[in-house]
Amino acid sequence: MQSTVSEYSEEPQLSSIQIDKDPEESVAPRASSFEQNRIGVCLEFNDVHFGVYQSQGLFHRKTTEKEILKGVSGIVKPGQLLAIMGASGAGKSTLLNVLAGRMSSSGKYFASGSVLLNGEKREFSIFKKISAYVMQDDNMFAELTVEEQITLSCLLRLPNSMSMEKKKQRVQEVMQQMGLTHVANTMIGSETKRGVSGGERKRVSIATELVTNPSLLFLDEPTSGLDSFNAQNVMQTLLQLAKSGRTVVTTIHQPRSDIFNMFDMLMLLSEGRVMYFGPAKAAVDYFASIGYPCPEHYNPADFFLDIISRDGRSKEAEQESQKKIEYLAQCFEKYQAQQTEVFPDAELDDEYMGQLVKPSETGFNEQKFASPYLFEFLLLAQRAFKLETREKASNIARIAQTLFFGVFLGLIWLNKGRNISYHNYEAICGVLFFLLINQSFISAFGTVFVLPLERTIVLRERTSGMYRVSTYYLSKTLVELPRNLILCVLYVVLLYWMVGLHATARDFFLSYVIVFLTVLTAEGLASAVASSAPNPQVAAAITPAFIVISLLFGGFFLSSGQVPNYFIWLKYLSFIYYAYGSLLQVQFPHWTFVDQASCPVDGVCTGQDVLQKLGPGLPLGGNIGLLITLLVSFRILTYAILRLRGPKFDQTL
Ligand SMILES: Nc1ncnc2c1ncn2[C@@H]1O[C@H](COP(=O)(O)OP(=O)(O)OP(=O)(O)O)[C@@H](O)[C@H]1O
Repeated sequence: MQSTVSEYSEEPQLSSIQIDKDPEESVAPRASSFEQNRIGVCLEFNDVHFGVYQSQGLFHRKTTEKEILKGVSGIVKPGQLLAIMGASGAGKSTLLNVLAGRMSSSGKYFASGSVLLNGEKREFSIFKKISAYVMQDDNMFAELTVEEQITLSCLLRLPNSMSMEKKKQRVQEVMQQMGLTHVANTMIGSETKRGVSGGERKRVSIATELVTNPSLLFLDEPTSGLDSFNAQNVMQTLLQLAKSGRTVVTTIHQPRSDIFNMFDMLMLLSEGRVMYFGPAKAAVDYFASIGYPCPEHYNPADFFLDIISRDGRSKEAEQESQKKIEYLAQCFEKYQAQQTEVFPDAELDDEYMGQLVKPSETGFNEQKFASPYLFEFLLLAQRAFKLETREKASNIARIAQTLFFGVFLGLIWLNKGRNISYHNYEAICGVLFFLLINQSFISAFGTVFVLPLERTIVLRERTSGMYRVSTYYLSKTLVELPRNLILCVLYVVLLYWMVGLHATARDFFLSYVIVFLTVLTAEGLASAVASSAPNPQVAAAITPAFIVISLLFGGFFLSSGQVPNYFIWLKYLSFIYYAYGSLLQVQFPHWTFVDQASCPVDGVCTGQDVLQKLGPGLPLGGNIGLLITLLVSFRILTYAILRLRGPKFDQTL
């Protein structure tokens, strides 16, 4: 649509606007008794300003303020679906995050205005229980089935007082509500793993949040990445959820016309300013009244986006569109001042208003987590076990790698231990060193690539208040033990037997324990690094540095005397140093060299001589003790980082 600058200077003409209610839309599906036990929530936000502090300059010394939302107001009632629309960068997701109390996801911010629930400032302990947020990305484990995913959410989040039978009923009810019963036993899948369709995956995401029967549902771009059929399907579901008395707020980019027709309320944003807020059906008339009639047979959503978007194709076009946006914002301010007259309350959907209770009067159980510790731990351990056993490709790769390196290294040092002499004892030192580092590397890298991806899912689940970080990390750590235990057995047995290391039960067992502890410590180090890194790429880039430093100061490449004084502390922080020291002390003291008789007088002729030559180290118990200390420290550090980097709700508004 072409407009001239003179049009913008005209006074807005507000014509009287009629709201046609579609009788079909007010028919709500029948709700179960659990569903009926829900409070109606009216979400009101007034004059919301929100911005972020940005660091600039080479050393980020200069800080500037960027205002993203500039005085946004609106209201959405139970039974209504509010769609927030606008061009890319208009501030839709930011507004959604502000309304959902997740402002700190934008970093350092400033905010003003108010967000009210049923007329009062929200109490976050209650707000978290009555609201749910469905993220744009479907962060779920690809290897779980639809039913398993929803069941876990149900079991973890529904109150402990509810019977198991009722919880299982709720699973079936939610699956039915979301049209997922026919794919209950299908894997969720991901972009790389075949599973349910994109639309079904989005519905699983919604179902996961829906189990607690939230009154208020926030969704960020629920149709993004879906074909038009699936997008329509998902929106239809949201409409039904709203019609059963929920308050639904969703951002949406460019809906087709039949989706647009489902919206009750519409907010159009441009550069953080409101271009329109009110009943979606009244928007076309509103824009016609200020000089922007929507052409016949045109999708109103496309039309609105055309007129409210900044056109950056040329300087002139940008100035022109800027003026237009300014004009539209002014028109809306005037319109909003008269809104109570234009949209008398009686015209709005009041069907559920009778249920409205102030959140503070709901008597909600304010307990942070629904399930007791042990129950939560067992459920998470069960899930971790399923995930581990279903990761077939990575399990096969780990076993194959272990067997390959066991045989490969065994062939390199074949029978060296059976013929140990003063000529070749150094080869045994090499074997012992490789015994430690090969499995450690494999485990550490497995963790580095998996943990950051898993952390995104865990963060979403923790934001929904599903479980404590300690139950998650403890269950994961314990479930991973048997796999490491078995892989280490394979590897140590193969190498031990092929090389011919010191063949007593005590020495074999101790060597095995040391390798196992080293693998766990390497994994602990990798998980501490991976949990603090922003993504798998950064984690993969920095973890080798930590491992390589541990190797360098591990005692094989640099003997104690060769480590410069200023780097001594690195030696004491190297877990390999303690592990390698332990292995030397297990293997060498009782070894008799084959050619001891011909050994030069001042030569290294016995196992004890080897230990003496390598320098004074800690006793075996000390080495193992410090290795365990590092192992526990890395695990505690990971737990602390996961906890610190957990979900945050902002109580500002
Ligand atoms: N933490 C931040 N630091 C700097 N700028 C930010 C930050 N968060 C958001 N912005 C900016 O604020 C504006 C609005 O962002 P927002 O993500 O809300 O837009 P959107 O309408 O949801 O866009 P899209 O549809 O592309 O997701 C954008 O220009 C974005 O770059």
